[in-house]
Amino acid sequence: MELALLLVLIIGVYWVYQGSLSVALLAALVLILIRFSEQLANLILFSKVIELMQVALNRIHDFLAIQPLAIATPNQQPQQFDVRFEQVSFGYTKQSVTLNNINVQFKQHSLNAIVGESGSGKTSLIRLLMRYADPQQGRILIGGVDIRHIPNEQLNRLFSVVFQDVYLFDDSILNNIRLAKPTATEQEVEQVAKMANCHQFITALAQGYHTQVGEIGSQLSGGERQRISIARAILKDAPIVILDEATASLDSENQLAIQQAINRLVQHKTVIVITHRLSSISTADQILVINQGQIIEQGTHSSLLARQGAYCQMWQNQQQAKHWRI
Ligand SMILES: Nc1ncnc2c1ncn2[C@@H]1O[C@H](COP(=O)(O)OP(=O)(O)OP(=O)(O)O)[C@@H](O)[C@H]1O
Repeated sequence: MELALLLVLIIGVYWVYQGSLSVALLAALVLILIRFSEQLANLILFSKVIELMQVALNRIHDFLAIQPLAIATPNQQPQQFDVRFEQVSFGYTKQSVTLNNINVQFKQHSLNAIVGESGSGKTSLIRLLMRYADPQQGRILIGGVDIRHIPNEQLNRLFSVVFQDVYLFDDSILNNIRLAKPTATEQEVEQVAKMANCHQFITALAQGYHTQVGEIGSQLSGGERQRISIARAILKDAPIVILDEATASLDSENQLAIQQAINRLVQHKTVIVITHRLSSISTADQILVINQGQIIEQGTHSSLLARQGAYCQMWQNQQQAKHWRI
């Protein structure tokens, strides 16, 4: 727009100089241009906004077009909470193989860990268990019931999940914890917050439990958000607990507080932990080592060390890394 104004001025002055345009007409032209330039610029800008909105809308359309996974009949509800993968193979596309012939059992009330290189398929395994997608082959059972027979709402109730990146809604701390059980009283929320080691920092805030956490919990630190998500998980009291790199990016003080909170969360639950820090899972009942979508080793910490295979190598690497100094 500014360039157009400059051009009109240059050409206009030239024409005035030549005598083919009057000064008054040039002044009127420039005035009109200035008067409408802002509106025109806004219009151009707005068309860009519409383009962006179109991209977002297309994504929403794509999302809404996804068909919900069918619930097989008869509907069933598990009474036990052990988990079994039977010959499960899965790829995100027809060509890719993300998980290949997975056979494993996670016993009820046991602590299980999944380790392996980045991209080996650990998170995908968990996603299948929570039925974000169905495997192309094989089946997954909870308490002997194929998860395809469990209605979504009931299936969701079976899991408490703590991720490394915690999502909090732009609402009060109280409501963020209460999401797990909308009928919970303030006393119940306070009780689980104490168990998750977050009561102290919450009550230190001016508004206490009614503090608004801001968009995506931006008013709180990573460790504080994590503990709130653990409080939420404790309140949910689901029989299967999934921890996906829950303590990975925290300082040692926060790690201790979170470890204590996690210890309270996992009591009497079937627990599945995904981690890169092997020292945190040395007491696990079962450790799976996954490589390129396959279970390559399986056992307890001591049995895997004795095997002198991939797990032993990973363990030795991490022990050496402990002594690194910069
Ligand atoms: N939504 C997706 N669509 C397509 N491919 C995906 C998707 N999510 C993961 N993948 C691919 O599947 C493979 C396994 O990914 P997954 O996240 O399960 O690995 P991971 O072992 O959990 O890795 P990390 O330790 O880095 O979290 C990777 O090659 C990844 O690129």
